Amino acid sequence: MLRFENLTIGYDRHPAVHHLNAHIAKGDFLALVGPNGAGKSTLLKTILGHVLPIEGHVEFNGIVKSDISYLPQSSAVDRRFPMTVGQFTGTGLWYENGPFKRITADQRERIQLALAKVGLKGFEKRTLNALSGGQFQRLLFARKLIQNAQLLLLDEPFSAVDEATIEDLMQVLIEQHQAGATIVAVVHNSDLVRRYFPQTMLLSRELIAHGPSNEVLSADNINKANSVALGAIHAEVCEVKHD
Ligand SMILES: Nc1ncnc2c1ncn2[C@@H]1O[C@H](COP(=O)(O)OP(=O)(O)OP(=O)(O)O)[C@@H](O)[C@H]1O
Repeated sequence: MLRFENLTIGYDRHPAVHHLNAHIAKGDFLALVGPNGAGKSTLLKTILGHVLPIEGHVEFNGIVKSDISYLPQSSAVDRRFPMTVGQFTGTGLWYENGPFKRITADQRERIQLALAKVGLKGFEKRTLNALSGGQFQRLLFARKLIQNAQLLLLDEPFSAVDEATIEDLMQVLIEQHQAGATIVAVVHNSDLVRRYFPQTMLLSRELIAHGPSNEVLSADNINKANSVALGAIHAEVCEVKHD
């Protein structure tokens, strides 16, 4: 589905991730793991085209950008926007409706269904600022659900939410996966990764390991990831070959 070919990514030529060669296959249920600053969010943003490679490229096989749905870190979403839960969920349909088309009865039903799936049935008329943190995260999931994307990219979807919310939202992801979606999620909790994610990609400014979660999350690999991160607080400007 996606192949990273000698991919170096970062900002102002300061690389966040060096020379990554790896692939994400259709049907993967993959945790993206690594210490703070490892380049996980940057990799998701590169897949989306928001950050351009310094070197190398991302190859797309059988999907286009509009097949991808992205859930940013929830701190990146402004909750003061004067909207109801129902309206906000409906904004997930922008790619079907464009800016002007009205929501159809069928789409309204999809919105209700998505809200019910994440445990927000009956919340349609509430405003965004009247939701708790966990309820808002459920809402962000509902907005993604109605998009029926082939590839779901989620950046720390479980930070700052309680156990019950994590369990509910994991079930939502599992259902999406069973329906054919490929899932890639940045997750910090390694117990959660071991419990739910069959595959892990461990990054620490370079690929440390990629494969079955239990093998990737070995003590050796985690120590290596942490020591690379510690040694890399002041990254050098990347040497890029020019023809
Ligand atoms: N907009 C930006 N401009 C410049 N540097 C950035 C920018 N965003 C991130 N970085 C830097 O790129 C590196 C990788 O950051 P990134 O956010 O991808 O890491 P991460 O693995 O997602 O970390 P965390 O777990 O803390 O969210 C860090 O050194 C960070 O400071």
